[in-house]
Amino acid sequence: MLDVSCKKQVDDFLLDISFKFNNGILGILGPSGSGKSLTLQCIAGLITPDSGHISLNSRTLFNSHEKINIPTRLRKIGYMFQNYALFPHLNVAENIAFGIRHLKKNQRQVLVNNMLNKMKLSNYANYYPSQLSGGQQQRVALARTLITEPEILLLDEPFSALDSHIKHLLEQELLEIIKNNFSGIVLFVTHNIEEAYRLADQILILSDGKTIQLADKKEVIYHPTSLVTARLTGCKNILDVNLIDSDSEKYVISSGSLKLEVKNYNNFSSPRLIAGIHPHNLSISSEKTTNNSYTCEIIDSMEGAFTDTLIVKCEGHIFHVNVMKNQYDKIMKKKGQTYYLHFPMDKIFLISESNFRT
Ligand SMILES: Nc1ncnc2c1ncn2[C@@H]1O[C@H](COP(=O)(O)OP(=O)(O)OP(=O)(O)O)[C@@H](O)[C@H]1O
Repeated sequence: MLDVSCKKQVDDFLLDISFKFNNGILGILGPSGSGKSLTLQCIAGLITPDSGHISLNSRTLFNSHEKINIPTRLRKIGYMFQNYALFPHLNVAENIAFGIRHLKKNQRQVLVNNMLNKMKLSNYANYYPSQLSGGQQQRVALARTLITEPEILLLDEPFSALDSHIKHLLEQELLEIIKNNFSGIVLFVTHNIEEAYRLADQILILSDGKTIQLADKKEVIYHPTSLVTARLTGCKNILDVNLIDSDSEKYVISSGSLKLEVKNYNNFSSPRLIAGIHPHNLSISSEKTTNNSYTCEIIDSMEGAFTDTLIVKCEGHIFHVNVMKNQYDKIMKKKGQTYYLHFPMDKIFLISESNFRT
């Protein structure tokens, strides 16, 4: 278990984070400058928080009250930097051996050979980093980290140095390597919700130095607790609404003439809320199907590689709706026909007034 609660002022920026994570892969998602790298640096001991505590598997790494600050090299932490930070003058085997240079030569050799094997790098032992592809460099960096037997892996934007066309393949490769060779906690920083969703078990949202939400990845996307999370997870359809009725099963919300029923997941009492729904959860057809179906006008469209987006106007509001290619073609052929926009009540999420700004 990783338990972090600390503050660090860096010039004008205040990092003020607090979260606990049990096990598995945690994706740290946040806008540029939100404190993602600083968070990893505090955990690794590369910077010292002003106050608070950090513990890993019941070992205190930092505690300002008790004046404990374990040095980085004793924290049992594996840190993989954004650009891998391999030593250019050392070959692959020497790079991997770096973290275990205190061991005897024959012991080192056994461990390095074993790691070269696991990472499918045996044929590259004598190569220098400049002679390797981005994916191979990543494996060397990971091998150099794993050989020290860390209890936690900290990966700072592991894919940012790679070409986009191989990113996807390498994500799966990295995931497999980690799952087969490492049983501790993994924290990885990303800007990209798709990447976080593919790799992580849970997602931590950071904004302006603060922890906003930590939950299962589906929960973060479909039940964001703040506007920041809704936007970071790619939700385009966000409305200010009034809560006009509620019971234990559902809410009724309105925005102008648009009145929608929403499944009651939380227990809101505030009359002003934000409602959101992801574009892929909206649908369009020529029939009214539920109380949450309203006529709409197609005002624009955007073609994508696999799905298309319709921009529709409904009761004075603009919504983005994702549709499959074949439906898009049918709808565009009969654009003038009356269409209904459907809002599934269990897919609409609500955010309370106190979290509008965060
Ligand atoms: N050594 C430093 N000295 C001064 N300010 C710093 C330092 N390191 C980080 N900062 C500031 O702290 C804030 C958070 O930085 P951090 O690198 O953690 O953000 P990030 O979320 O990782 O951003 P990005 O996604 O762009 O890498 C930024 O405003 C940054 O300018």
